Amino acid sequence: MDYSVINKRAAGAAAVDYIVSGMTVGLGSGSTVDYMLDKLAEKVKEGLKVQGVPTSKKTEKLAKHLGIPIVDFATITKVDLAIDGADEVDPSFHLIKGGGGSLVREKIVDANAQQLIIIIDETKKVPQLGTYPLPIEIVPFGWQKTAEAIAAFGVEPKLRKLSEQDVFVSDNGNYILDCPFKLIEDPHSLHQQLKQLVGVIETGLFTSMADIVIAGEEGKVEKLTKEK
Ligand SMILES: O=C[C@H](O)[C@H](O)[C@H](O)COP(=O)(O)O
Repeated sequence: MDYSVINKRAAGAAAVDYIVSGMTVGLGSGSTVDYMLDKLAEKVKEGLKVQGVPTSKKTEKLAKHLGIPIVDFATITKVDLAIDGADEVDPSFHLIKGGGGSLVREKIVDANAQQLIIIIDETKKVPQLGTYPLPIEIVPFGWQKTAEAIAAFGVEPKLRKLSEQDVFVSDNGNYILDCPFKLIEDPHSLHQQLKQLVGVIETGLFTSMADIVIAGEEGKVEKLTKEK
């Protein structure tokens, strides 16, 4: 088994230790979260009482399959804790997310959680965001014009596709542009500027949201807490 799998699994399992009975838990998306769900399902079978708020159709399907109780986000008053993955994490805990295309629902659930734990393997830790192409969810209508507006930021947006013919469509029925900025000096300001553009729904920049980062490294975990 390769180390990234071992590290993702270790980080996922460590995050489950933060869940106590009675919690409503935001369930992020991606492969690292899938390992967390495996561990959470074990705990549920042992008697842990939780309800999960999934951030993607894929996570919802897997959680149900594993026997983790799911609740409709519209019916709850608070999310105690959200556990989610990331594509890049900088030293200030700013994130790039959306590699799997689930950024909008993730941001809605994560932003409404009282605490956000990010689980990663150590390769996701970077000194500065931007090596990973920033996913931006956009309205399909006139997507070329939205891509042109984003290109004015000095980046070449690429429409995410499943194949030569098939465009990737998010759970919300939208398109995603992957934008290789290379180096993002000020993630919060870039996010604000991109959000001003007509056609942009949400960016994969999650700034000042994560409280704890759990990074799997050589099968062990490093737990980092944000300095307040
Ligand atoms: O849209 C996908 C999410 O933002 C994921 O949390 C992110 O891409 C990390 O995924 P993984 O754990 O598979 O690397």
